[in-house]
Amino acid sequence: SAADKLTPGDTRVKYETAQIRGKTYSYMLGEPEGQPKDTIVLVHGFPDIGFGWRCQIPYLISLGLRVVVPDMLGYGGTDAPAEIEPYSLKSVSDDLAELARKFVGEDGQIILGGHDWGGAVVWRLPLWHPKLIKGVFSVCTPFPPPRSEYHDLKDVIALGILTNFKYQLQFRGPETEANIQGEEKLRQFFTCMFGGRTSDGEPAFDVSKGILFDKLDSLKPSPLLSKEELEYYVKKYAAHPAPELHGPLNWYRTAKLNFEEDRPLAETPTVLEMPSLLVTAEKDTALPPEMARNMDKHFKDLTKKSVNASHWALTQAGPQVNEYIGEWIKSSVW
Ligand SMILES: O=C(NCCCc1ccccc1)N[C@H]1CC[C@H](OCc2c(F)cccc2F)CC1
Repeated sequence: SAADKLTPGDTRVKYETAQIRGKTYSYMLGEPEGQPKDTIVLVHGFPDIGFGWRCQIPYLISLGLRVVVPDMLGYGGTDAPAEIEPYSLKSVSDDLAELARKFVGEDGQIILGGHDWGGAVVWRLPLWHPKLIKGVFSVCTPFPPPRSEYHDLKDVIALGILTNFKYQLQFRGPETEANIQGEEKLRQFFTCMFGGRTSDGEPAFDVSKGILFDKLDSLKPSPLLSKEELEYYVKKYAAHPAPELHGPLNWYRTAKLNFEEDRPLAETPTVLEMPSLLVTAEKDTALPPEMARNMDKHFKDLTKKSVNASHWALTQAGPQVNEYIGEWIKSSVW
């Protein structure tokens, strides 16, 4: 049933690794009964791991899909190179294309889904590998059109634009990975990012400020994570040497690289031909639904839905997200 979710170390999926373009990727593999109808690849964001799709995986297997859910570069059981280049959207897209082809072959296709930074990846991957993608969906993240001019985020925010991205100025800098090291700080960090509040109801993360480090040690547990789930996230991140967040935060240091790699795409109007789905989260303060207002002109077949949830819509509105994905697969992809 849709209310069913994977538990840490769940035996309903296999835990595999693969060498992909010189990096070790770790991924969960869920196989349906009988011959898979299709293969779906799910791409998580920050600060997450493949386990972030725990509410979707059993449901998608029940649709007859083979489900492949990697820990993305820098996360969990996957390598975390120190340099920034391997984290560009194109490089990560090329990694995922190679991983996908292990299951569907050189001429096969996958359904591709992403959340958060994973949503940024899934909107770029089909532009680099159009034949591979049978259908693509994103939860929370709108399509960011390739730009022909580069504007540093600091300058954009100074103009009062995209102030909901101000936390990214902190994330791309040195202080976050310097302040969040070791299991106890990681535990406070996840509690903070997953909506934990202090005893007087104050959050320790605000998109227009970033993390308020001095509030981290007075947070009450987040209602979005059970103790077991929190410990699973902590253990997965603590498996990397300190600073454990260096790899994950490198995703925020790729803006110039992504712009350079986007250049050829920006020369002509970008239109995705394959069936596409966007599910926005009405209470997502980093990625509010109105950010998707100009998306339609980049799509031939776009379905837009929204859920009444925060950024963590995959778990907070799991059954509703599953219903939208399932409906879209049955009506637009199949
Ligand atoms: O930072 C993110 N998530 C962490 C914060 C999660 C959170 C939110 C609210 C409350 C609690 C926690 N997500 C990124 C995902 C990529 C987005 O970039 C969009 C984009 C492209 F995709 C491509 C080119 C330019 C471009 F701007 C920017 C937000």
